[in-house]
Amino acid sequence: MLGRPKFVLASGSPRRLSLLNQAGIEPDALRPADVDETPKRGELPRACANRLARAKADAALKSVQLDDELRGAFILSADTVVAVGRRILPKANLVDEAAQCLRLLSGRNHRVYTAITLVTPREAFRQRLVETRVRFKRLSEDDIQAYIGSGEWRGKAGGYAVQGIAGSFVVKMVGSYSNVVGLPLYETTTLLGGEGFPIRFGWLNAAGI
Ligand SMILES: Cc1cn([C@H]2C[C@H](O)[C@@H](COP(=O)(O)OP(=O)(O)OP(=O)(O)O)O2)c(=O)[nH]c1=O
Repeated sequence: MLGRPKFVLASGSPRRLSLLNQAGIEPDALRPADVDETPKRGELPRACANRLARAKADAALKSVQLDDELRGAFILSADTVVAVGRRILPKANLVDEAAQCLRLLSGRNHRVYTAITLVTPREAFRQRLVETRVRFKRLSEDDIQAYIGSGEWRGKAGGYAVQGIAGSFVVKMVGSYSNVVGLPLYETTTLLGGEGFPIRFGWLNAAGI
């Protein structure tokens, strides 16, 4: 890809990388940011996602500025937050956290917000916040325990991963699916394209889909 500007994904999430690849973008480097993701007291879901995506981009920019190979790269970060009303659900790392999330989500609507931050080669910051509404079926205690056993909830916002078993919990989804998995592809490619990053789909379908 001669002449293409450099691209850095400020994320350690394999889902984000694979979504990006799905849109035809292969990052030149990964710069996961180690930021404290605890919501502030009383912080609303949108504000939290925006703040954390921005913090991840800030951290990645600092590392890119020190790297001769990557200076002037496009940098993309994202943060996904699952919320019921104003309440932000944790990124589940413990069984109890995940079970509590699933009990809360059972038979109800919730919202998934992903904020993306793009740093342009001129170091301008661009941000988008995308919202998807999701309704889960009623989950029995057996459903919840079986799901906990799968381990798929580990490290996921809201204690579930829609791209796996939990896909069958979804009664209704309004908005972007890729947004729920962690990177809204329409908004990401539109933002990048608008800032002059070449989005090309020509080489896709190498996987024979
Ligand atoms: C709701 C939901 C979240 N997730 C994931 C996406 C994110 O990886 C994670 C939310 O945590 P994030 O803090 O957004 O991302 P991360 O810490 O995994 O990665 P990084 O900060 O390095 O970019 O939850 C799914 O994979 N599927 C889902 O259905």
